[in-house]
Amino acid sequence: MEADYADKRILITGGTGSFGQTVTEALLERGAAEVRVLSRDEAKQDAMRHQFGDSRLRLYIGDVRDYLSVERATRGVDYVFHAAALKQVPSGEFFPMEAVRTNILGTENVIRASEDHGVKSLVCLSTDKAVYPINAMGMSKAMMEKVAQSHGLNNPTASTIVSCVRYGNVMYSRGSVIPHFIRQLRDGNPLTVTDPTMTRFMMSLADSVKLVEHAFVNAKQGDLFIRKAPSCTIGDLATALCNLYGITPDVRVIGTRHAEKLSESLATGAELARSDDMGDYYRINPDSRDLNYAPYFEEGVEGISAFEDYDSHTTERLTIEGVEELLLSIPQLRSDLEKWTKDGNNSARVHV
Ligand SMILES: O=c1ccn([C@@H]2O[C@H](COP(=O)(O)OP(=O)(O)O[C@H]3O[C@H](CO)[C@@H](O)[C@H](O)[C@H]3O)[C@@H](O)[C@H]2O)c(=O)[nH]1
Repeated sequence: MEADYADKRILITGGTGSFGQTVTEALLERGAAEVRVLSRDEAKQDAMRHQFGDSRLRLYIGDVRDYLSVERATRGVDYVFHAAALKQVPSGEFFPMEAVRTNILGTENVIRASEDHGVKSLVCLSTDKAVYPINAMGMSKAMMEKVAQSHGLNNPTASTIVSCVRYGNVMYSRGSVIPHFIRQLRDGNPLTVTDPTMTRFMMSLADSVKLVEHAFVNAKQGDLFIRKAPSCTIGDLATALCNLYGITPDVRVIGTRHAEKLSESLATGAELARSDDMGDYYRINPDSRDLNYAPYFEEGVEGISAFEDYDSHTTERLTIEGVEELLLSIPQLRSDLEKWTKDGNNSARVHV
């Protein structure tokens, strides 16, 4: 089922990124009365204003850390997509309190403002790095999820439904490995592969937008949704890109980067034990025990250990051909490849 955005006002925090722009386009197309973007960067907002040229797009300068700016942007809004975040793993290691301020306290502000202004539904964007986190960015996102879930636990009569969605790697998103490898290929530089056996869940931007929509349509208080996704090794991802661009570059194995894992988990076994299988999605229901400590000490929950983690090492693994097919489904990558072929690089493979 599709969400009904017609005549609705929607706020996207952090809306100038790849995700925000894709969602904005979809919302405007589907008749939203107003799409508000709350973000810090005037230049990116200005670029977006020119790109869309639609008076229903309203750009709010502000920061989720500042309650007043969030509060102003939330007035009269029906739905909120909360995408604003500090997402870079390395910077989080050096400035963890910055991740705390934006990802945790900022989320608290967004929830409070949404509740104060009668927002119907708020979806907070999280990441697989929040599961068994080993870096500050993932830890702050894990705390963000807890803050989101505690909203319903602490306010049984809350008017705003607060839910979360967890992503794997969004393919071709700004600053991620796919555009980075493509740049290296086009520039004739060696490909820098951290560890060819490392695995990641691969998700297209279009699927990540569907995941948020699924949450809007289906969320109950405190739910967390994941979309089932295949994974691939980084070695296979590099090979697939080389095949598509028709290049055989030097490959430099540079080793695992600061605070990264060999695989990621989209959900723990314990979470899957309290989840509903919804076809392409899992709904992870919140832990509904109340503020009564006895169950934590005296009773466990049977059956939790029967579930395995949903991990990128053990989920459906794409073949190199499968990765190529998925890459070719990304419109920007396709048009980059077409341009590359037009420029005389005839061994590139646009049509498979
Ligand atoms: O030069 C490079 C850069 C990256 N990688 C590998 O490519 C994979 C993906 O890297 P990248 O695109 O930088 O993504 P992640 O570090 O996995 O993190 C991204 O994906 C997460 C979801 O897992 C989001 O939470 C983060 O914000 C987002 O940066 C990883 O295995 C890296 O080790 C390389 O092999 N060579």
